[in-house]
Amino acid sequence: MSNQLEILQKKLNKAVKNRELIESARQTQLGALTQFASKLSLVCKGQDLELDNKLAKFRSLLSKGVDFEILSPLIEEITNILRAQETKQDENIKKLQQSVNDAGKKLQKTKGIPDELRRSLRNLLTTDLDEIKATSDFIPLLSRLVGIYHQVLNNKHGNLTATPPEIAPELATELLNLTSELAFEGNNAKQLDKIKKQITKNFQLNALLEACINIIRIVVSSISQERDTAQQFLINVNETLTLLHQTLLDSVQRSKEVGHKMANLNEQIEQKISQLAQETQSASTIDALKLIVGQKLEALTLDIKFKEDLELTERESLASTLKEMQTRINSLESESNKYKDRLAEQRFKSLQDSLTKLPNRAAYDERIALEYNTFSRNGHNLCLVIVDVDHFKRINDTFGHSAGDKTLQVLANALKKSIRVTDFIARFGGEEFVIIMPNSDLKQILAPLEKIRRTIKSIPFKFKTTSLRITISIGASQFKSGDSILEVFDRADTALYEAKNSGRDRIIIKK
Ligand SMILES: Nc1nc2c(ncn2[C@@H]2O[C@H](COP(=O)(O)OP(=O)(O)OP(=O)(O)O)[C@@H](O)[C@H]2O)c(=O)[nH]1
Repeated sequence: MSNQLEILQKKLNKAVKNRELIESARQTQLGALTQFASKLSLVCKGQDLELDNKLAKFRSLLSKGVDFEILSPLIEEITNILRAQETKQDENIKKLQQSVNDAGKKLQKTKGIPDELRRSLRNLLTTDLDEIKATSDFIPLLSRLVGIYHQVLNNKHGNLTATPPEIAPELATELLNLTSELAFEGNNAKQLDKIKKQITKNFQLNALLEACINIIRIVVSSISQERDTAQQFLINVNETLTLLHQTLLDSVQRSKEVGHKMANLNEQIEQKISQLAQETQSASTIDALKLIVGQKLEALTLDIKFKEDLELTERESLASTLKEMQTRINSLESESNKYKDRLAEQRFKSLQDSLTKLPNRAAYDERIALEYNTFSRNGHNLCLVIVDVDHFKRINDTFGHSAGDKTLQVLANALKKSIRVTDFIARFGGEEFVIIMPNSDLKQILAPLEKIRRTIKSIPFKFKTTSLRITISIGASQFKSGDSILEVFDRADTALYEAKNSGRDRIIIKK
C-alpha cells in the first residue's frame, strides 16, 4: 500500500513539475507575444489618432500583465479600426497611383525631353507604377518622378551641365550643300572655309545659326565689295566717255575755225595771184615787172607759210587729242580686261557645274576633304558612290551633242532629287557623278541606290520620234579606318568598272 502511495506521489510530483514547465514556457511565450504586440502597435502609431489612443491603452495593459479577458474587447475595437484603416489605405493607394500617373502623363507631353529621360518616365508609368502594393512603395517612385521633373526643368532652362546632343546633322549637311555653291576670293574665301570646317564638327542648332549668320555676313560684305568695284569702274567709263565727247566737240569746232581760216587764206592767195596777173600785164619794163613779181611772191610766200603753219598746228592738235583719247581708251581697256580676268577666274573657281547646276569636281574635292576629317575624328560611317550613265556616247552620236547636254541636265536633276538631304552629289566630269553618303554603311545605302537606279531607268526620254530608256551603273565603297580618300574612290571606281563589265544597269559594292 505504502509502495502504491509512493508511486502515486512520484507521478503527482512529475505532473506538477511538467505543469510548472508548461506554465513557465507559456509565460515566456506570452511575454514574447506581448512584447511583439506592443512593438507592432508602435509601428502602427501615427496613422490615426483614435487608433493611437487605443494602442497606447493596449500597450499599457499588456505591460501590466492584464488578463486577456479584459483585453479582449479592446483588441476587438482595435481590429475594427484597423480594418477601416485598411480600406482607407487601399483607396489612398489608388488615389496616389492616379495622381502619380497624371503627373507623369503631363510630363510626357512636354516637348524636348531627352530620350533617356523619356524612356525612364515610360518605365515608371507602365511597369513600376502597376507593381505598387503599399503606400511605402510610393516613396522611391515619387522620388524618381520628382528627379525626372527636375531634370526636365533644368533642361528647359538650359541648366544641364552635360553637353547637349548633336541635334541637327541634316541641317548641317544642307547648310554645307548650300555653301558649296558659293565662291569667294581672298579673305572671304578663307573665312568661308573656316565656317565649313566648323559646320562639320558641330551640329548644334546654336552653332549652325551662328555659322549661317557668319555666311550671310561674308555674302553681304562680298556683294558690297563687288558693288564698290563695279561702281568705280562705271564712274571711270563715264568720265572717259564724257571726255571723249568733249574732245570730239572741241576738235570739230577747231576744225571749223581752221576751215574758215584756210578758206580766207585760199581767197587771199587767189586774189594775190589774179592781182599779180593784172599788174604784170600793166608793167612796161623788165625792172618794173621784176619788182611787182618780187613783192607779190613775197606776200604769197608769207600766206602759204601761214597756211602751212595753220595746217601743222591743226595736225599736231589733232594728233595730241587722238593720243590723249588713245591713252584714256587704253586705260579703260586694261580696266575692263581686269574685270574679264576676274570673271574668268571666278568661273574657274566657282564650285558649280554650269551645265547641270550641280556642285562640280572642285566642290566634291572640298566636301570629301571635310567629310573625311569628320570620319577620321569620330569614325562615323561614310560611303562614296560613283554613278556613270550607260552608253552615253551613243546619245551624242545618234541625236547630237546638245541632245546629250539636255539629257545630262535631266539626269542630274533626277539624281539630285533622289538622294537624301544629308547626301552630297557632284558632277565629277562628263557623264559621271559622285555621291557622298555620310552616316550610312554599305548595307544601308543599297536600298536608296536601288531606288535611284530604278528612278533613272523609269524616265521616259524622247529624242524627236525615238523613245528611249537610259540606265546607269553604280559603284560604291565605304571608308574604313586607315583608308585615304583616293583608296576609297579607287575601290568605288573598280566596283563601277565591274558593274559596266557585267552588263551595266546595276550596282556593285566593294568593301
Ligand atoms: N553632250 C555631252 N556629252 C558629254 C559631255 N561630257 C562628256 N560627254 C560625252 O560622254 C561620252 C562618254 O562616253 P564613254 O566614256 O565612251 O562612255 P559611254 O558611252 O557612256 O559608255 P559606258 O560608260 O561604257 O557605258 C563621250 O562621248 C563624251 O563626249 C557633256 O558635257 N555633254
